[in-house]
Amino acid sequence: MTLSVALRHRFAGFDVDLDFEAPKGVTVLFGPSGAGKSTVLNAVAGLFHPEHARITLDGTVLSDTGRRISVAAHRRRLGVIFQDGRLFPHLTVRQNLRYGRWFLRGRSRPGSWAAARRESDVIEMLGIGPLVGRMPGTLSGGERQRVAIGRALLAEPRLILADEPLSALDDARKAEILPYFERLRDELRVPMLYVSHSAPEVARIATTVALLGRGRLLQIGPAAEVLSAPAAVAGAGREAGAVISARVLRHHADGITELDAGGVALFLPLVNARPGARLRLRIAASDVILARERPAGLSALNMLPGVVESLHEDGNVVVVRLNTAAGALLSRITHRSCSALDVRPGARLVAIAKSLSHAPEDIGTPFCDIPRTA
Ligand SMILES: Nc1ncnc2c1ncn2[C@@H]1O[C@H](COP(=O)(O)OP(=O)(O)OP(=O)(O)O)[C@@H](O)[C@H]1O
Repeated sequence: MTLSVALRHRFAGFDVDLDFEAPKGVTVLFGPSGAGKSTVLNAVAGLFHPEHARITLDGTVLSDTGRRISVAAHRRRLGVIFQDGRLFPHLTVRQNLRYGRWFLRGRSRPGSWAAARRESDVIEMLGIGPLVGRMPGTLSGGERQRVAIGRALLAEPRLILADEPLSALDDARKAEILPYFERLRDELRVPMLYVSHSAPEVARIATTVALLGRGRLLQIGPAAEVLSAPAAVAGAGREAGAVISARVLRHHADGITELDAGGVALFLPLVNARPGARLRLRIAASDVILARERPAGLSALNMLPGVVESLHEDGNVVVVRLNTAAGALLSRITHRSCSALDVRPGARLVAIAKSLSHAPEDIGTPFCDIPRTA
Protein backbone atom coordinates (compact mmCIF):
# COMPACT_ATOMS: atom_id res chain seq x y z
CA MET A 1 0.00 0.00 0.00
CA THR A 2 1.28 3.42 -0.79
CA LEU A 3 -0.86 6.41 -0.10
CA SER A 4 0.31 9.52 -1.85
CA VAL A 5 -1.08 12.86 -0.67
CA ALA A 6 -0.48 16.33 -2.08
CA LEU A 7 -2.79 19.13 -1.04
CA ARG A 8 -3.05 22.89 -0.83
CA HIS A 9 -5.86 24.85 0.72
CA ARG A 10 -6.26 28.33 2.13
CA PHE A 11 -8.63 28.86 5.09
CA ALA A 12 -9.09 32.35 6.54
CA GLY A 13 -5.84 32.86 8.48
CA PHE A 14 -4.45 29.36 7.90
CA ASP A 15 -3.20 27.47 4.91
CA VAL A 16 -2.20 23.89 4.33
CA ASP A 17 0.45 23.06 1.76
CA LEU A 18 2.06 19.65 1.99
CA ASP A 19 2.78 16.42 0.25
CA PHE A 20 3.93 13.05 1.49
CA GLU A 21 3.86 9.34 0.78
CA ALA A 22 2.70 6.89 3.42
CA PRO A 23 4.34 3.47 3.04
CA LYS A 24 2.72 0.30 4.35
CA GLY A 25 2.07 -0.07 8.08
CA VAL A 26 0.70 2.67 10.30
CA THR A 27 1.51 6.23 9.33
CA VAL A 28 0.75 8.61 12.17
CA LEU A 29 0.02 12.25 11.46
CA PHE A 30 1.53 13.84 14.54
CA GLY A 31 1.69 17.44 15.64
CA PRO A 32 0.18 20.07 17.92
CA SER A 33 -3.43 21.21 17.85
CA GLY A 34 -4.17 23.18 14.71
CA ALA A 35 -1.29 21.62 12.72
CA GLY A 36 -3.67 20.39 10.02
CA LYS A 37 -3.84 16.68 10.87
CA SER A 38 -7.63 16.30 10.65
CA THR A 39 -7.69 18.42 7.50
CA VAL A 40 -5.36 15.93 5.79
CA LEU A 41 -7.30 12.91 7.05
CA ASN A 42 -10.64 14.38 5.97
CA ALA A 43 -9.26 15.15 2.51
CA VAL A 44 -8.15 11.50 2.15
CA ALA A 45 -11.58 10.35 3.41
CA GLY A 46 -13.30 12.52 0.79
CA LEU A 47 -15.09 14.48 3.53
CA PHE A 48 -13.21 17.71 2.80
CA HIS A 49 -12.40 19.02 -0.67
CA PRO A 50 -9.26 21.17 -0.76
CA GLU A 51 -8.70 23.76 -3.51
CA HIS A 52 -5.84 21.66 -4.86
CA ALA A 53 -5.47 17.96 -4.18
CA ARG A 54 -3.96 14.89 -5.69
CA ILE A 55 -4.51 11.81 -3.56
CA THR A 56 -3.81 8.29 -4.80
CA LEU A 57 -3.94 4.90 -3.12
CA ASP A 58 -1.82 2.20 -4.76
CA GLY A 59 -1.94 4.23 -7.95
CA THR A 60 -5.76 4.59 -7.92
CA VAL A 61 -6.79 8.23 -7.98
CA LEU A 62 -9.11 9.26 -5.11
CA SER A 63 -8.88 13.02 -5.74
CA ASP A 64 -7.27 14.97 -8.52
CA THR A 65 -8.48 18.55 -8.74
CA GLY A 66 -6.36 19.09 -11.88
CA ARG A 67 -8.46 16.45 -13.67
CA ARG A 68 -11.67 17.26 -11.79
CA ILE A 69 -11.73 13.79 -10.23
CA SER A 70 -13.12 13.27 -6.75
CA VAL A 71 -14.28 9.77 -5.86
CA ALA A 72 -17.29 9.94 -3.50
CA ALA A 73 -16.41 9.24 0.14
CA HIS A 74 -18.42 6.00 0.33
CA ARG A 75 -16.80 4.64 -2.84
CA ARG A 76 -13.20 5.07 -1.61
CA ARG A 77 -13.19 1.73 0.27
CA LEU A 78 -11.78 3.33 3.41
CA GLY A 79 -12.66 2.44 7.00
CA VAL A 80 -12.98 5.58 9.09
CA ILE A 81 -12.77 5.64 12.90
CA PHE A 82 -13.45 8.93 14.62
CA GLN A 83 -12.68 10.13 18.14
CA ASP A 84 -16.25 9.63 19.35
CA GLY A 85 -17.06 6.38 17.52
CA ARG A 86 -19.91 8.02 15.57
CA LEU A 87 -22.17 4.99 15.58
CA PHE A 88 -25.71 5.34 14.27
CA PRO A 89 -27.78 5.76 17.45
CA HIS A 90 -30.95 4.22 16.00
CA LEU A 91 -29.22 1.01 14.81
CA THR A 92 -28.14 -1.93 16.96
CA VAL A 93 -24.47 -2.80 17.26
CA ARG A 94 -24.89 -5.57 14.67
CA GLN A 95 -26.62 -3.24 12.22
CA ASN A 96 -23.87 -0.68 12.78
CA LEU A 97 -21.25 -3.35 12.11
CA ARG A 98 -22.92 -4.26 8.82
CA TYR A 99 -23.47 -0.72 7.70
CA GLY A 100 -20.16 -0.21 5.87
CA ARG A 101 -20.65 -3.39 3.84
CA TRP A 102 -23.73 -2.16 2.00
CA PHE A 103 -21.40 -0.31 -0.31
CA LEU A 104 -19.43 -3.43 -1.23
CA ARG A 105 -20.15 -5.26 -4.41
CA GLY A 106 -19.81 -9.00 -4.94
CA ARG A 107 -19.17 -11.89 -2.57
CA SER A 108 -18.82 -9.97 0.67
CA ARG A 109 -22.29 -8.47 0.65
CA PRO A 110 -24.14 -9.15 3.89
CA GLY A 111 -25.77 -12.56 3.78
CA SER A 112 -22.95 -14.32 1.91
CA TRP A 113 -20.97 -17.10 3.58
CA ALA A 114 -17.70 -15.17 3.34
CA ALA A 115 -19.31 -12.13 4.92
CA ALA A 116 -20.74 -14.15 7.84
CA ARG A 117 -17.37 -15.78 8.47
CA ARG A 118 -15.61 -12.46 8.37
CA GLU A 119 -18.18 -10.87 10.65
CA SER A 120 -17.85 -13.58 13.30
CA ASP A 121 -14.04 -13.35 13.15
CA VAL A 122 -14.11 -9.59 13.66
CA ILE A 123 -16.68 -9.83 16.48
CA GLU A 124 -14.52 -12.40 18.22
CA MET A 125 -11.28 -10.49 17.75
CA LEU A 126 -12.80 -7.36 19.27
CA GLY A 127 -14.66 -9.23 22.03
CA ILE A 128 -17.97 -7.57 21.15
CA GLY A 129 -20.14 -10.72 20.88
CA PRO A 130 -22.20 -9.87 23.97
CA LEU A 131 -22.88 -6.38 22.61
CA VAL A 132 -24.34 -7.13 19.18
CA GLY A 133 -27.99 -6.73 20.19
CA ARG A 134 -27.47 -3.51 22.14
CA MET A 135 -28.03 0.10 21.11
CA PRO A 136 -24.98 2.42 20.96
CA GLY A 137 -26.42 4.70 23.67
CA THR A 138 -26.05 1.89 26.23
CA LEU A 139 -22.33 1.25 25.52
CA SER A 140 -19.28 2.61 27.35
CA GLY A 141 -16.81 4.78 25.41
CA GLY A 142 -14.36 1.88 25.07
CA GLU A 143 -17.09 -0.49 23.84
CA ARG A 144 -18.31 2.07 21.30
CA GLN A 145 -14.76 2.45 20.00
CA ARG A 146 -14.37 -1.33 19.59
CA VAL A 147 -17.61 -1.43 17.59
CA ALA A 148 -16.34 1.47 15.46
CA ILE A 149 -13.14 -0.50 14.74
CA GLY A 150 -15.28 -3.52 13.80
CA ARG A 151 -17.45 -1.48 11.46
CA ALA A 152 -14.37 -0.03 9.76
CA LEU A 153 -12.83 -3.50 9.33
CA LEU A 154 -16.00 -5.07 7.94
CA ALA A 155 -16.13 -2.52 5.15
CA GLU A 156 -13.05 -4.44 3.85
CA PRO A 157 -11.13 -1.22 3.57
CA ARG A 158 -8.01 -0.70 1.51
CA LEU A 159 -6.91 1.72 4.22
CA ILE A 160 -8.17 2.58 7.71
CA LEU A 161 -8.32 6.23 8.70
CA ALA A 162 -8.36 6.84 12.46
CA ASP A 163 -8.79 10.38 13.79
CA GLU A 164 -7.61 10.52 17.41
CA PRO A 165 -9.52 7.32 18.15
CA LEU A 166 -8.39 7.21 21.78
CA SER A 167 -8.50 10.83 22.80
CA ALA A 168 -12.05 10.75 24.21
CA LEU A 169 -11.16 7.80 26.48
CA ASP A 170 -9.67 7.77 29.97
CA ASP A 171 -6.29 6.10 30.53
CA ALA A 172 -7.77 2.73 31.46
CA ARG A 173 -9.95 2.63 28.31
CA LYS A 174 -7.00 3.78 26.18
CA ALA A 175 -4.94 0.88 27.49
CA GLU A 176 -7.85 -1.42 26.59
CA ILE A 177 -8.23 -0.20 22.98
CA LEU A 178 -4.62 0.41 21.91
CA PRO A 179 -3.80 -3.33 21.68
CA TYR A 180 -6.61 -3.73 19.13
CA PHE A 181 -4.94 -1.17 16.89
CA GLU A 182 -1.67 -3.03 17.36
CA ARG A 183 -3.42 -6.23 16.26
CA LEU A 184 -4.76 -4.50 13.15
CA ARG A 185 -1.19 -3.44 12.39
CA ASP A 186 0.62 -6.68 13.26
CA GLU A 187 -1.81 -9.53 12.61
CA LEU A 188 -4.25 -8.26 10.02
CA ARG A 189 -1.69 -5.90 8.51
CA VAL A 190 -4.32 -3.34 7.60
CA PRO A 191 -2.65 -0.13 6.44
CA MET A 192 -3.64 2.88 8.52
CA LEU A 193 -3.42 6.63 8.54
CA TYR A 194 -3.75 7.55 12.21
CA VAL A 195 -4.04 11.04 13.68
CA SER A 196 -2.67 11.64 17.15
CA HIS A 197 -1.12 14.35 19.24
CA SER A 198 -0.12 11.99 22.05
CA ALA A 199 3.60 11.14 21.94
CA PRO A 200 3.31 7.92 24.01
CA GLU A 201 0.53 6.66 21.73
CA VAL A 202 2.58 7.47 18.62
CA ALA A 203 5.57 5.66 20.11
CA ARG A 204 3.53 2.48 20.38
CA ILE A 205 1.56 2.45 17.18
CA ALA A 206 3.54 4.24 14.46
CA THR A 207 5.54 2.56 11.74
CA THR A 208 6.07 5.93 10.09
CA VAL A 209 5.57 9.36 11.65
CA ALA A 210 4.62 12.38 9.56
CA LEU A 211 5.25 15.41 11.72
CA LEU A 212 2.98 18.35 10.89
CA GLY A 213 3.18 21.96 12.06
CA ARG A 214 1.08 24.92 10.92
CA GLY A 215 -0.17 23.21 7.81
CA ARG A 216 3.25 21.99 6.66
CA LEU A 217 5.04 18.65 6.69
CA LEU A 218 8.06 19.17 8.98
CA GLN A 219 9.50 15.68 8.80
CA ILE A 220 8.57 12.12 7.87
CA GLY A 221 10.35 8.88 8.72
CA PRO A 222 10.50 5.91 11.10
CA ALA A 223 9.13 6.63 14.60
CA ALA A 224 12.55 6.36 16.29
CA GLU A 225 14.00 8.95 13.94
CA VAL A 226 11.21 11.49 14.01
CA LEU A 227 10.14 11.41 17.69
CA SER A 228 13.53 12.62 18.92
CA ALA A 229 13.91 15.25 16.21
CA PRO A 230 13.94 18.90 17.37
CA ALA A 231 10.59 19.75 15.74
CA ALA A 232 8.90 16.78 17.43
CA VAL A 233 10.47 17.74 20.76
CA ALA A 234 9.01 21.25 20.42
CA GLY A 235 5.59 19.88 19.44
CA ALA A 236 5.41 17.23 22.15
CA GLY A 237 6.32 19.58 25.06
CA ARG A 238 6.21 17.73 28.38
CA GLU A 239 5.39 14.47 26.61
CA ALA A 240 8.58 14.46 24.52
CA GLY A 241 10.40 11.15 24.54
CA ALA A 242 12.64 8.96 22.43
CA VAL A 243 12.00 5.51 21.03
CA ILE A 244 14.73 2.90 20.79
CA SER A 245 14.73 -0.69 19.73
CA ALA A 246 15.97 -3.51 21.98
CA ARG A 247 16.16 -7.30 22.02
CA VAL A 248 15.27 -9.51 24.99
CA LEU A 249 18.45 -11.30 26.15
CA ARG A 250 17.37 -13.23 29.25
CA HIS A 251 15.07 -13.26 32.25
CA HIS A 252 16.79 -13.29 35.63
CA ALA A 253 15.48 -15.22 38.62
CA ASP A 254 14.89 -12.01 40.57
CA GLY A 255 12.21 -10.94 38.10
CA ILE A 256 14.33 -8.65 35.95
CA THR A 257 14.52 -8.95 32.17
CA GLU A 258 17.83 -8.06 30.53
CA LEU A 259 17.70 -6.42 27.11
CA ASP A 260 20.30 -5.48 24.57
CA ALA A 261 19.96 -2.13 22.83
CA GLY A 262 22.81 -1.60 20.37
CA GLY A 263 25.27 -3.29 22.75
CA VAL A 264 24.00 -1.48 25.86
CA ALA A 265 22.48 -3.71 28.57
CA LEU A 266 19.12 -2.48 29.83
CA PHE A 267 17.04 -3.95 32.65
CA LEU A 268 13.28 -3.93 33.04
CA PRO A 269 10.87 -5.53 35.49
CA LEU A 270 9.94 -8.91 34.01
CA VAL A 271 8.81 -8.50 30.41
CA ASN A 272 6.48 -11.15 29.06
CA ALA A 273 8.41 -11.94 25.88
CA ARG A 274 10.75 -14.69 24.75
CA PRO A 275 14.52 -14.19 24.54
CA GLY A 276 15.22 -12.89 21.04
CA ALA A 277 11.97 -10.88 20.82
CA ARG A 278 12.39 -7.29 19.75
CA LEU A 279 10.82 -4.55 21.82
CA ARG A 280 10.19 -0.93 21.19
CA LEU A 281 11.12 1.14 24.23
CA ARG A 282 9.85 4.61 24.89
CA ILE A 283 11.92 6.71 27.25
CA ALA A 284 10.20 9.94 28.26
CA ALA A 285 12.57 12.94 28.33
CA SER A 286 11.34 13.81 31.82
CA ASP A 287 12.43 10.36 33.04
CA VAL A 288 16.05 10.80 31.96
CA ILE A 289 18.63 12.55 34.14
CA LEU A 290 22.19 13.30 33.09
CA ALA A 291 25.50 12.79 34.88
CA ARG A 292 29.13 13.49 33.93
CA GLU A 293 30.18 10.02 34.99
CA ARG A 294 28.50 6.72 35.64
CA PRO A 295 27.35 7.15 39.24
CA ALA A 296 27.86 4.41 41.82
CA GLY A 297 25.25 3.43 44.40
CA LEU A 298 22.19 4.45 42.43
CA SER A 299 18.97 2.45 42.37
CA ALA A 300 18.29 3.18 38.69
CA LEU A 301 19.45 0.26 36.56
CA ASN A 302 19.67 1.83 33.15
CA MET A 303 22.62 3.98 32.23
CA LEU A 304 23.55 4.89 28.69
CA PRO A 305 26.75 6.80 27.93
CA GLY A 306 26.52 9.19 25.00
CA VAL A 307 27.52 12.43 23.35
CA VAL A 308 25.36 15.55 23.41
CA GLU A 309 24.16 16.36 19.92
CA SER A 310 21.96 19.40 20.50
CA LEU A 311 19.99 21.43 23.04
CA HIS A 312 16.47 22.79 22.64
CA GLU A 313 14.88 25.45 24.81
CA ASP A 314 11.39 24.51 25.95
CA GLY A 315 10.11 27.30 28.18
CA ASN A 316 11.84 27.02 31.55
CA VAL A 317 13.66 23.82 30.72
CA VAL A 318 16.15 22.50 28.19
CA VAL A 319 15.69 19.29 26.23
CA VAL A 320 19.06 17.66 25.53
CA ARG A 321 19.44 15.24 22.63
CA LEU A 322 22.11 12.66 23.34
CA ASN A 323 23.48 10.12 20.88
CA THR A 324 24.07 6.75 22.52
CA ALA A 325 24.92 3.33 21.11
CA ALA A 326 21.25 2.41 21.63
CA GLY A 327 20.00 5.40 19.63
CA ALA A 328 19.10 9.02 20.31
CA LEU A 329 17.76 9.83 23.80
CA LEU A 330 16.15 12.98 25.15
CA SER A 331 16.54 14.45 28.60
CA ARG A 332 14.51 17.30 30.05
CA ILE A 333 16.57 19.25 32.57
CA THR A 334 16.53 22.69 34.15
CA HIS A 335 18.72 25.55 32.98
CA ARG A 336 20.48 25.33 36.32
CA SER A 337 21.43 21.65 35.80
CA CYS A 338 22.41 22.48 32.26
CA SER A 339 24.98 25.04 33.38
CA ALA A 340 26.10 23.01 36.42
CA LEU A 341 26.91 20.06 34.14
CA ASP A 342 28.23 22.33 31.39
CA VAL A 343 26.04 20.58 28.84
CA ARG A 344 27.01 21.55 25.30
CA PRO A 345 27.19 19.80 21.93
CA GLY A 346 30.03 17.29 21.95
CA ALA A 347 30.02 16.80 25.75
CA ARG A 348 30.27 13.19 26.94
CA LEU A 349 27.59 12.39 29.51
CA VAL A 350 25.75 9.44 30.97
CA ALA A 351 21.97 9.29 30.62
CA ILE A 352 20.16 7.59 33.49
CA ALA A 353 16.67 6.39 32.63
CA LYS A 354 14.39 6.27 35.66
CA SER A 355 11.70 4.36 33.81
CA LEU A 356 11.03 2.87 30.40
CA SER A 357 7.82 1.68 28.81
CA HIS A 358 7.80 -1.07 26.26
CA ALA A 359 5.71 -2.55 23.46
CA PRO A 360 6.36 -5.44 21.08
CA GLU A 361 8.08 -4.38 17.91
CA ASP A 362 8.07 -7.54 15.88
CA ILE A 363 5.05 -8.57 13.93
CA GLY A 364 3.42 -11.43 15.83
CA THR A 365 5.92 -11.41 18.72
CA PRO A 366 4.86 -14.25 21.00
CA PHE A 367 4.08 -12.95 24.48
CA CYS A 368 3.91 -16.09 26.57
CA ASP A 369 5.25 -18.04 29.53
CA ILE A 370 8.94 -17.45 29.78
CA PRO A 371 11.86 -19.42 31.11
CA ARG A 372 13.99 -17.59 33.70
CA THR A 373 17.71 -18.05 34.20
CA ALA A 374 19.36 -17.86 37.58
N1 LIG B 1 -13.60 24.53 7.60
C1 LIG B 1 -12.67 25.31 8.13
N2 LIG B 1 -12.76 26.66 8.06
C2 LIG B 1 -11.80 27.44 8.58
N3 LIG B 1 -10.71 26.98 9.17
C3 LIG B 1 -10.57 25.68 9.27
C4 LIG B 1 -11.53 24.75 8.77
N4 LIG B 1 -11.10 23.50 9.02
C5 LIG B 1 -9.92 23.63 9.66
N5 LIG B 1 -9.60 24.93 9.81
C6 LIG B 1 -8.41 25.45 10.44
O1 LIG B 1 -7.30 24.71 10.00
C7 LIG B 1 -6.38 24.52 11.07
C8 LIG B 1 -6.02 23.06 11.19
O2 LIG B 1 -7.15 22.35 11.67
P1 LIG B 1 -7.11 20.78 11.89
O3 LIG B 1 -8.39 20.39 12.55
O4 LIG B 1 -6.75 20.12 10.62
O5 LIG B 1 -5.90 20.65 12.91
P2 LIG B 1 -5.45 19.42 13.79
O6 LIG B 1 -3.98 19.32 13.64
O7 LIG B 1 -6.25 18.21 13.44
O8 LIG B 1 -5.83 19.93 15.23
P3 LIG B 1 -6.42 19.14 16.51
O9 LIG B 1 -5.31 18.29 17.05
O10 LIG B 1 -6.78 20.26 17.45
O11 LIG B 1 -7.62 18.37 16.06
C9 LIG B 1 -7.01 25.12 12.31
O12 LIG B 1 -6.42 26.38 12.56
C10 LIG B 1 -8.45 25.24 11.95
O13 LIG B 1 -9.03 26.34 12.61
